[in-house]
Formats: sequence, C-alpha cells, structure tokens
Amino acid sequence: MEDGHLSYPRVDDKWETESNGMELEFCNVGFKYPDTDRWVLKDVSFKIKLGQMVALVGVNGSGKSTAINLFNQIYDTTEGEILIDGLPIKSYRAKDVRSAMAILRQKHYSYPLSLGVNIALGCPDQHDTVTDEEIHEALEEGGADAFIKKLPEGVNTVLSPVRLSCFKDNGEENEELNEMVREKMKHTDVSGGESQRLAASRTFMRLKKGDIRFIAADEPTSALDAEGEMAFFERLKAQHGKKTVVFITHRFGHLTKYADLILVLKDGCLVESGSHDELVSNHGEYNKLYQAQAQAFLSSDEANANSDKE
Ligand SMILES: Nc1ncnc2c1ncn2[C@@H]1O[C@H](COP(=O)(O)OP(=O)(O)OP(=O)(O)O)[C@@H](O)[C@H]1O
Repeated sequence: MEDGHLSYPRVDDKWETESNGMELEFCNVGFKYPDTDRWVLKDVSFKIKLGQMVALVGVNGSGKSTAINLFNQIYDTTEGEILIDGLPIKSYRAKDVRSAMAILRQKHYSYPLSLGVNIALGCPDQHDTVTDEEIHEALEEGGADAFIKKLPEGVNTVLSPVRLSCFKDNGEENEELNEMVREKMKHTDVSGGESQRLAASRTFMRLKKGDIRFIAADEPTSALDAEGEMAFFERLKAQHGKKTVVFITHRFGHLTKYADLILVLKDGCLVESGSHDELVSNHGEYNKLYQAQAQAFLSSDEANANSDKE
C-alpha cells in the first residue's frame, strides 16, 4: 500500500482541539481478499462520530473482523474509501494512524518473554520505560492480576519459552545442560479466558501511553466468565466520550444496549443501523439475533407469546 504524507492527528484548527476520539467513515466500501473473487464487504457506508461507542454485529462470516482489518490498514479497500477525521485514510502516514489505534483482536499471541514484558509491549515504542506499577495497573484493568498472583513466578513467568539446545564442542547435544535448560524453560499453560485477560491487559497498557483515539475490540470477552465480562465492559464504558470505541460481539446485552450505534452486517452488506431500542422495534436482522438469545431467559409462556407476535 502507498503511504500518505500527512501526519496524524491532524493539526489544523478544528481537529487539533478535537482529541476525544477519531471520526471514521466508510464510503461505499467493497472488499475482496487478495487473490480471491468473493466480495466480503459490499457497498458498505456508515459514519462513526468522535467519542462514540459502536457495536458491530452479525452472524459468523458476515465481514465484521474484515472491517476492523480495513480500519487498521492491514488491507486496502477494493472499492470506495475510508475517511478518518474527514480525509482519506490513505492521505495519512499509516504509522501515525496505527499509533493512534488500539486493536484487541480475536487471536492474540504471547511472545516467549516474561508476562510483564508481554504486557509492556502494548506500547512497543516505549516498552522499556514502562514501570512495574504501570504493569500491575494494566493487569488489574484487564482482570489478569488474580491468576498471575497464583503463578509461582508471577509476572516473571514465561508462558511459551523458546526451545534451546546446548551443544558440546564436537557438535553433539549436551544432555546434562539440556536437562537444566528444559527445567528452566517449562511451559506454563493458561486457560482461554486467562489468555484473553492478558490480551486485554496489553491493550489497557497501550491506553496508558501515547495518544490513542480509537479502540477496536473483536469479541474481547468470548472466553470470559460473566463477572470478567462485566468488569471488562465497565472499563470499556469508561472510555465512552473520550475515545471512539468499536466492538464486535455475538452477545447481546449489557454493552449493545449501551452503544450509541449498532451496525448490523449480513453477507458483507450493512443491513441495519441504529440504537438497540430502534433495531428491536424494526423486527429485522438485529431483532432476530437478539431474540434468539433473549428467548433462553424467558419462561416458556413468555417465549410462546413473543413467537406469536413475530
Ligand atoms: N485472509 C482471508 N482470505 C480470504 N478470505 C478470508 C480471509 N479472512 C476472512 N475471510 C473470509 O471473509 C469472510 C468474512 O470474514 P470475517 O472474519 O470478516 O467475518 P466475521 O463476521 O468477523 O466472522 P466471525 O463472527 O466468525 O468472527 C468469511 O467468509 C471469511 O472466510
């Protein structure tokens, strides 16, 4: 992709003072992954205002994560364009725009370094100036502090160490030293939910440093227990009005009801947009997905009455 020449954030009159988020606009965006023929996004248009909290919903494969990949300039649009703060995304230096974003993805990786360093790497440019206190705060915010305290080596634990081998001068492996290294390099397992808490902590660390204006969270709580999910949502809600937040979720409830705007994707098309109440009363795709979950909490009489209404 060609890099732009403008620095971000913009430094002209209006945008210099407007630091409470990032304005994002999709203008008739169409997208096919490289070397494929299928349109994954088709003629998608929407605008997200500064400081808004937006939910991106839709069934599996509807194109939600792809939209985040385009915000983050992992790929270029095939058709249409994306505007940031009123200008085409391509006119800015990609590094500047990415530095203003914190993206919490579905798949996250742990580097073969201590947990503390993994969290500090939330801000790669400044990881060596991060203090122990900041790491502990980020772990608390991501809900990872309790399980890390139980690990014998705490924040110094290395989850997946690199496998090392020791050789003698003659090129044969040195079994005695290998045994010592194996002992030191023991693999520590964490659960799916714990791993998600670590990824969230890395994102909260990123929010502490630098000028982050946009947060995207792709199914950030899919593996969390109910309490962990609620705590994470509260942390995210605290950013409302200060940063622009987009989250992808399959769980309809707490955060979707609170969102300023819900965008509903189906087969790569934006089929609905509005608030929770508006979309429920539309009786369209959102309501169908919402009711599928809500029915599980209703008594059988209420559920029957609802299905009669549909
Ligand atoms: N790298 C890729 N190359 C080709 N096709 C891809 C690639 N990544 C995703 N796709 C396809 O694009 C479509 C949209 O995928 P995407 O991950 O955006 O959906 P999603 O709505 O986020 O799904 P989910 O709810 O399952 O996470 C899917 O059909 C998927 O198979």
